Amino acid sequence: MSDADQLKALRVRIDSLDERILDLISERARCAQEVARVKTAALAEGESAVFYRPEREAWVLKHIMELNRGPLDNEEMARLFREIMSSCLALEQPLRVAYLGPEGTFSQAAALKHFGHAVISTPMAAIDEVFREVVAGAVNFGVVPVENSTEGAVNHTLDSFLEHDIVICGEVELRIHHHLLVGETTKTDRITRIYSHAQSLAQCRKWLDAHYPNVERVAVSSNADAAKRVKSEWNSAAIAGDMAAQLYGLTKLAEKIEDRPDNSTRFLIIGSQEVPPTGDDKTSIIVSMRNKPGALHELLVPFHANGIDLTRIETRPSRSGKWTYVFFIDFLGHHQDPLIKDALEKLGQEAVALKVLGSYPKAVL
Ligand SMILES: O=C(O)C(=O)C[C@]1(C(=O)O)C=C[C@@H](O)C=C1
Repeated sequence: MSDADQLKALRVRIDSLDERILDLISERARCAQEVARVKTAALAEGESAVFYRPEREAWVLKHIMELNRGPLDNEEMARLFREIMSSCLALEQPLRVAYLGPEGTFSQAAALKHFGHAVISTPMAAIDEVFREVVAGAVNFGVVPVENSTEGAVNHTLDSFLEHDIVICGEVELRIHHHLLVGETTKTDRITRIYSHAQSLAQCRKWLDAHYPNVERVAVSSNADAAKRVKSEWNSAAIAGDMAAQLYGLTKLAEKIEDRPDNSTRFLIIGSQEVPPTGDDKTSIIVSMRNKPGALHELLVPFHANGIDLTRIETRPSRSGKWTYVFFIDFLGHHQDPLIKDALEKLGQEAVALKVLGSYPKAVL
């Protein structure tokens, strides 16, 4: 058979496979519509249906990854199923998700990675506004950055948890690649100013010291804002990611300029709905202890005694008194697990205040 004939035959096979995939996706979407009908029918008076089920979504994605035999790798396959589920859920209920804007930020990329592209995503001007939109019920969920592997905690987010009654229902981790971006009119040999968010400038500090030691670094409210500015300035550049580069039509003068190649940011999904256990969960709590010697030790004892794996501990000044602190703690497991329940009860007896912010499935993708 000639190459042209082989190609033709393969394309006929692909066409027929696509038709089967189309039928199967449509059948799956009809199933999701049925699920919505069942969920709505089972409601008691005054109850509202819970369409988005993060614990079920985590299970579906893991199941697909376990079954996958290639040639597409697990992440790629899960990404495709992520989008199919996102579209199926949109048939049940179009989700509204607020993120730290403007458009093109890493927070938006995190929101789309977690929920897929079938959600209605709305940019907010500040982290606190994302919290307020969720609390007010104007959106179903919010996506906020909480820690970066190079720069540490995002304090605005931690402080917002002290002010709002909110539930953490998920996490998503995003590999952060920064690029040096310029506009069409930029004179690349005459750059006098580089805009970016303070965290991103910090994440590229060594690269900037080596390549642009004498150029002014200007911190702005977001990377997307930085990208927007350079469009109209011939002597400036921005540090931002792929989404912002695409959105504002900028060119990459240098790619992946972050000092650490494993630079990633963890985001939290905030909402109002408690998530049932999946068997592979994380829990986040806030605790404040009495200001006395050994307080930190007392805090850690119940976790150690019950063999609970702490994944993060951060300290922030409390809002209630000078030199008093609250601890943000993440650990593996769900707050309904008996050993965790027991540890939290013991901790509650020692603490001034203890609040479970939420238990949620560990990030799958
Ligand atoms: O299983 C459910 O509860 C569904 O609503 C179906 C489905 C899916 O498409 O698989 C859709 C949305 C939920 O977030 C989880 C799963």
